[in-house]
Amino acid sequence: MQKIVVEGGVALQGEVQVSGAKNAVLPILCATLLADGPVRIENVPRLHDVSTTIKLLAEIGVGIEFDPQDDHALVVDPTTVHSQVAPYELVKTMRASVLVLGPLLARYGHAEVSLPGGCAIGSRPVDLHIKGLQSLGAEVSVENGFIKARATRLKGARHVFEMVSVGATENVLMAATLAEGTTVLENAAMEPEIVDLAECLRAMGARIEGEGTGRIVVEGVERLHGGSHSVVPDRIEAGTFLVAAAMTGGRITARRTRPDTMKAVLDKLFRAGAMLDCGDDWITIDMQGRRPMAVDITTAPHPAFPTDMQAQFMAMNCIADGVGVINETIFENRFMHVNELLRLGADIRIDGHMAVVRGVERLSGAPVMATDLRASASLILAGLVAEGETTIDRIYHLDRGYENIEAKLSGLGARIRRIG
Ligand SMILES: CC(=O)N[C@H]1[C@@H](OP(=O)(O)OP(=O)(O)OC[C@H]2O[C@@H](n3ccc(=O)[nH]c3=O)[C@H](O)[C@@H]2O)O[C@H](CO)[C@@H](O)[C@@H]1O
Ligand SMILES: C=C(OP(=O)(O)O)C(=O)O
Repeated sequence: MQKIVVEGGVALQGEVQVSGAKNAVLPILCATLLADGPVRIENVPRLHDVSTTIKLLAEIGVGIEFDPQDDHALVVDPTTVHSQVAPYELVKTMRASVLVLGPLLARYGHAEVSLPGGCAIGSRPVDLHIKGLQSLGAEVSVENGFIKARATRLKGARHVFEMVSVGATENVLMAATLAEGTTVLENAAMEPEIVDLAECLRAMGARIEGEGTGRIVVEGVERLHGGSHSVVPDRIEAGTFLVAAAMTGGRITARRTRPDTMKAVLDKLFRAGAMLDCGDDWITIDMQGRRPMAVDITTAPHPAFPTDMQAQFMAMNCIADGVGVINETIFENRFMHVNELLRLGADIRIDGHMAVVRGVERLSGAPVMATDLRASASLILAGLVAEGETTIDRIYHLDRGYENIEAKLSGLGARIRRIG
């Protein structure tokens, strides 16, 4: 099995290109199922989760391949779909697979999608997805581990989400584009990835307003056509590189990024003592000669601090000056990185969904094990400042969501390599 080996102690310098967002491209690929012509998706990150989605779509009959002229562009032909069933083998490895439910139901009148189950970071229920589709008139049952949904044609309706859910907003938004009449989604998620999905759907002919606010209005149309869309830059990948620079006392510029989607993260980096300079699509962070100050973090839906950056900020607090309190409000079990950070010499105490991190002067390298995607990123970050060598096992988690992270960090001067 492959591992990543990091030798700590280099202050990162230089420029890094940010890839398209994993959490935008996955729903967008599912959305192509709604179209009755070819869709071109650009700025596609080369990730394991993208390969899994391609496999899932191909299995149900979608023609999908990378453009031979552009290895970050996918050409998708959804007109050859012959199955509306998403099997357990693919859904279990990637919870985003549940996002084919709304599009298949809206386009074909029925769909069967395996229940995703939980994962290392916590239980991942889908009741809010189901209730939203039921509001649009779908009959939904859960049998033999599958969500089975049916509707001759979905009907627009007002639906209030009981709590903010990114996935449920995406599933119901996609379904509503082909429903008869107007759908109003209240208490909708406001994440930049939802805005990106809405932009892609609009390029396919959907009529949507209000994305990026808590109230999204969709006028259903008879059909969606082909189109093209470029995926929004990954704010979590960009944030991970910025934290790497902050922790190592470096100075880097992240290019092809969108600072306007990262306000909560940039604000915390500023409070940690970073000097930041931003243009429309770049961010420079300068932390040369300084140690970060500890910051308190509470994760919550956008525009608050993203849960997907929690582990990385925990790593930063491990070596920061002072005590930082981290409050994880989205997932009940998203502290799996703590025990591994402790192995590197961190001082962290967990109390329910809170973690109290006392900054230490130095971490020391050790073998550690990645348990989930962002946990893996936090261990690389800790390895970048630890004395000696840190070897990170189970990095397949990392490959789900970071395109070639070791090459990008090497480009910034880090001593990092993949072995095995
Ligand atoms: C609001 C939020 O920060 N969502 C994060 C969540 O999105 P993801 O779409 O996976 O999860 P949701 O946004 O749906 O989950 C938010 C909360 O709602 C609960 N829930 C969700 C669906 C449902 O049907 N029933 C239910 O109770 C979840 O258990 C969770 O506590 O994980 C992704 C991967 O880490 C992140 O990119 C998203 O930012
Ligand atoms: C946990 C994540 O993804 P997923 O919802 O696909 O598990 C993530 O992006 O941090």
